Amino acid sequence: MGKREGWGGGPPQTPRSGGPFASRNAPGSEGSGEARLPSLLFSSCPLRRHGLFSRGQDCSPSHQDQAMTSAPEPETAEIGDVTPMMGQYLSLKAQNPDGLLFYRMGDFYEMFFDDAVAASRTLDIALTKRGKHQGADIPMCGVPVHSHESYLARLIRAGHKVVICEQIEDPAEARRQRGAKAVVARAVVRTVTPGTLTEDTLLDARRPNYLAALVRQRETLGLAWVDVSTGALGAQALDVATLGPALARLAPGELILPDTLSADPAFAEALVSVKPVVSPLPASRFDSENARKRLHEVFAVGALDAFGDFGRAEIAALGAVIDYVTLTQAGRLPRLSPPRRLDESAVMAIDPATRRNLELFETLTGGRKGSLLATLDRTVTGPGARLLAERLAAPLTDPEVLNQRLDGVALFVGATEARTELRGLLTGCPDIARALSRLSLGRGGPRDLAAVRDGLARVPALRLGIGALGGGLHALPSDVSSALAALGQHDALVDLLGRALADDLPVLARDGGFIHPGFHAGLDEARALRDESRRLIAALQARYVEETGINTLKIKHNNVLGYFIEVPAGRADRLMGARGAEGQTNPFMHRQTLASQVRFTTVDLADLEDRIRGAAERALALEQDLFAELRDAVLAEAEGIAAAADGLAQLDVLLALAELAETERYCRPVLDRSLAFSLVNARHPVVEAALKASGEGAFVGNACDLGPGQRLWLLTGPNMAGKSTFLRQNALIVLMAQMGSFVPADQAHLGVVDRLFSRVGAADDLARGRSTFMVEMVETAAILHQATERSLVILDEIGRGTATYDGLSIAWATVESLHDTTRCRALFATHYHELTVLAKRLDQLSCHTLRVREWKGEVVFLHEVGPGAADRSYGIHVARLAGLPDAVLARAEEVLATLERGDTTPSPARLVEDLPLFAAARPRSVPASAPPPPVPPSPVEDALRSLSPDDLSPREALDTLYRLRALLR
Ligand SMILES: Nc1ncnc2c1ncn2[C@@H]1O[C@H](COP(=O)(O)OP(=O)(O)OP(=O)(O)O)[C@@H](O)[C@H]1O
Repeated sequence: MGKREGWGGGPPQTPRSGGPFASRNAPGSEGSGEARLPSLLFSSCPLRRHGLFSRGQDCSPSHQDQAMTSAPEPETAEIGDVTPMMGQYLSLKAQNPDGLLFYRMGDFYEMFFDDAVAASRTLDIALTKRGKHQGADIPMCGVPVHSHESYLARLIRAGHKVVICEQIEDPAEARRQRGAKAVVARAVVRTVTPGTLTEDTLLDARRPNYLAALVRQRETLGLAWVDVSTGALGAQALDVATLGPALARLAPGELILPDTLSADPAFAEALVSVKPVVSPLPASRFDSENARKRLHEVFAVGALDAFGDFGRAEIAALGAVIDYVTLTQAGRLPRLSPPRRLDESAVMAIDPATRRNLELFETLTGGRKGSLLATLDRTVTGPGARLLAERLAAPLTDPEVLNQRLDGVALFVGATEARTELRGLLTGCPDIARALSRLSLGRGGPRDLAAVRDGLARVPALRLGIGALGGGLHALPSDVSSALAALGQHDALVDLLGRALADDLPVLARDGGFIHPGFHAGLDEARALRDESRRLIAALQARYVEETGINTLKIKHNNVLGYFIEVPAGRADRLMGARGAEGQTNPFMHRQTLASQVRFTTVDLADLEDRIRGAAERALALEQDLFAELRDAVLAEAEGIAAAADGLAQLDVLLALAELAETERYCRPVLDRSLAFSLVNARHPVVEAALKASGEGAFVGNACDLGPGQRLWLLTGPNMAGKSTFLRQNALIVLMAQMGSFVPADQAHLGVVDRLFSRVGAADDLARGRSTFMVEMVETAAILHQATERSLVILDEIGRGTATYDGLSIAWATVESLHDTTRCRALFATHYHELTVLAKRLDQLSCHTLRVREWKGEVVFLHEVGPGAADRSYGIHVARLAGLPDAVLARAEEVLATLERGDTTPSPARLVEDLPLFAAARPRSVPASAPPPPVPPSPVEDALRSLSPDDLSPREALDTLYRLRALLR
């Protein structure tokens, strides 16, 4: 493929430094024969804008299946007003209208027409015009094949799909068989979409990448997902209300769904967070009966019951993801694990807003650093990191399962030495699951075989290390023993791969050189012959130098001429006129004249070249066969290897959580089905880690008890005292406990939480046309509608985004509703100190405050939570810390003093008795933009104003001064 085939002349292309460049040929120029456009059906294809398709022709997605077959042979295509190659290009493009078509031409992937315009814009590469179609220039750009993955990554990240179209025959072979003007046969080998990636360069090693499908069957929704890079497959049934949390949990790279569903306004809200990754497809692709047949076929079973009790909607969704993968992988499927059914109630529901607000996977500013995951993650392998992320995304609700996980972590807490050793064994362990998936898709290379070898090779030592812990293998916690069992026995395969693979491995099997010398006698022989022939070339060169007397004579090689003899132009005459041995003709045959060199060949050189080529080709072919054998040996054990990959990931997670628990002094939580919520000396894991890292002092731990009698905590306290931190830490601790981790506290007893809601730190959502207050109200509404007695709700400063009395009223009513109707465990932080009087009436409401101390006019934040209510917010103090101008601060203090003295707020005690709220008090509210109310003059001011200094004698002035001092007292 190193050489481009079949295009006309033209000056050689000059590559732009280091980057891709537009190549010199449009598709019309490969071969010069004319062929008519194949009669494909097109409708709204971008190519139409270039006048390439006529009305009534269709390029709808239902034709995509055909795209996976090779384009029709140009010779057999209908004839029209386009060149054969253009016909081939347009045919392929018509069958794959939804992606940018990477059309392989020699060492480049070329793009044409609108694809070229879009790609050059995204990639910031040169857009050139080459060749004409129907009188107009054809826009074109290209990327080199050897470095195309980085361009692919950028296109995928920008939301494009890319259709890869390869040459599927040798150009020389094409010419030989069908004449000089033949068009090389090409076929689409794959469509690269965000949800179907397999290359390490395109994937995040530490996060899963799901393709999800959503289907509606009557009233039920089915959601299925597959990670093509590992073969993990799952499904669940749900309804519109739980769709948002389920999608937020998966965070799919791509979501396919019937076009009817994507256009249904009832789903708009639930789909909003995944909108950029949604791919609507024709509804016919989601048929449940076809899906059932497909699943039976793929898993070679007569019924799916063995895998779980899947409903019709789930089956349709599972069928749809498998169908889509087959389609994008040109008919191939990666190894897939049997589908796992997720029971909706088995995982804690966390809506997208809560995930965002709690900064679980990324901070509100979008970075990974500072997120909960980044703080907790001590895994040493990519698969371990992915499993940890999945556990955090889907905390469980079954205390039995969680206690098993915690037993597993507990085994390694305290066993510092053994843990360090085991983590050392796992460090650098290759990503077996992803390597296996690539191999099963026919996309793997020698390094993937080595990944399997090196990963599995660690198993015996791990087993030994864990067996040495505690009471031996039989006494291990069930999660550890099941992980060990999953590791399995792969000695024979490891041995085979160990003997077969060379030390330095190329990326592609195609390049050869990956089989260890001594592994295969035939290969060794072919290699020896190949290398020996190379020595013969050197000997031949030495002979010709001697025979001709030209010291500068060289035997060289290039892809066009093969081997040739090269001499400087000034010495070429000698070879032209050379005589052979007695009675023979001149052995040097002229091949090429360049400006300063002349090239020749000889019969001997041609013979030698044949031997070299023969040996090299034989060696390469043998290596390809051996690669296929080794790959088949791996795939024959695919299930066991996939299980081992899972086992390794599980051990990595358990060890990582133990490492975290021990180094950060976390405790094992007691988890049960009660409604307990009791934490002693609990900390915020992220803030604590940040304080530790910066050396800015220790985090102050706090207790929290939302057990019976004090289900709802009302938290007041000055600004900056730590209310939000306290609220969040309690939510994060629940999440950590229910993912199976120890928690940052000295003691923890938690009744499992079914849903977690947090309304903290919302920002406006301009994209959806919502103000900050609107976002706050939407989120609060969701909580009040959906929370159950088992839920945990944290609410921070509800109502602050509107006028004081509106805000206070909403906060008041929300507290009442959480207390009387929802009856969940909740933490409610507020600056409306008036709310604390509710404690008199609401028996489950308990008031707590964050303590501060005033010292020498300064406020010291103690960050301690204790019973009671705050009397002040110290807002002006915080404003001073923030650097507000002195004049503004002085004025603010003046206004505050007046407001406090003027008693503009109604008596809170009266409010409890006297609802509806504030009707009488409203007229006295102070509009934010109005001037402050007039301050009544003090007696000193009155006296000063009545003075006439010019009329006073020195003695009178002194007396007046004394009088004013007295007035002040
Ligand atoms: N328990 C604690 N120990 C040590 N530092 C803390 C603690 N809690 C909070 N802090 C520090 O105080 C800062 C302010 O905390 P936080 O934002 O929770 O205050 P707040 O009361 O919610 O403030 P506001 O009412 O102004 O929103 C945090 O950024 C953190 O650095």
